[in-house]
Amino acid sequence: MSDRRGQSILRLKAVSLQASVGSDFLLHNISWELKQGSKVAVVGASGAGKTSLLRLLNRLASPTKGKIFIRDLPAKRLTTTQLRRQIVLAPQEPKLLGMKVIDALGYPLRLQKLPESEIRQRIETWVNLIRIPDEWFDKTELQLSLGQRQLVGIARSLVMQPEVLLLDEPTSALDIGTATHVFSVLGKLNQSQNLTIVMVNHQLELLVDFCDRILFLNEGRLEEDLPANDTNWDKLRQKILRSHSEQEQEWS
Ligand SMILES: Nc1ncnc2c1ncn2[C@@H]1O[C@H](COP(=O)(O)OP(=O)(O)OP(=O)(O)O)[C@@H](O)[C@H]1O
Repeated sequence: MSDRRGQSILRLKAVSLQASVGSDFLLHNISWELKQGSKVAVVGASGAGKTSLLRLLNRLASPTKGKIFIRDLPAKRLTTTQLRRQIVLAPQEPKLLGMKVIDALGYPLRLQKLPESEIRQRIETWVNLIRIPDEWFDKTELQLSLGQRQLVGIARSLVMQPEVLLLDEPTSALDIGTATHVFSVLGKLNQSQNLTIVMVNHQLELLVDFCDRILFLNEGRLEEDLPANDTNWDKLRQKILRSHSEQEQEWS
């Protein structure tokens, strides 16, 4: 995690995304710059395109139109493996791919062929910081609750020591105490390691003291990109509610 706080790390230029050729656009003409060391919250009603945006940033999807740059270089110049070492996604419902927790935590590092001693040391560090109990190590996905899997998913992402961490509703199934601890660890990493964070979250009350920038998506469009200090949280909540009810009317 390098020290280039404030510099552009990711940039979207007029990016649109279709799920498949001829289908509706999920994202429309998004231009946006992510600065290194920032903590960005992506908010909006269900179906607004938040997960689709994270998928684009992690190359689980490719732009139908427009371009993505990583530090001013076209993202296409990086292989998917190179990109995903720097930009890591913690999904809302992490999959352990049939592995035990302890093996799943080391899996991305074994793909990188890191020495076993380093893998063990990194796992120990992050398991302690995120507070994953030893009793979970031998469990598989089916033996864990969604909240427990979310915690493992966050630890597995941090084990990779990314420059940009994308989190898709990472604490939606966690109790408030555990969620607050996760936010505190992420905040400290942002400060000490310059970790850049992009987080989709519906729990606005958790974001108020955490994020420094807010993106508001509405029906696939980036409607606001504001410093958190300038955000009127009540108005934002109302906007999300309004876009939710507009969608409901469209669907009925
Ligand atoms: N693979 C896909 N094929 C077709 N439509 C899709 C696909 N993935 C997502 N969509 C549609 O794209 C829109 C945006 O979905 P997305 O998951 O990005 O929304 P979201 O804002 O993350 O929603 P939520 O808050 O419910 O997780 C939705 O209308 C969804 O149905």
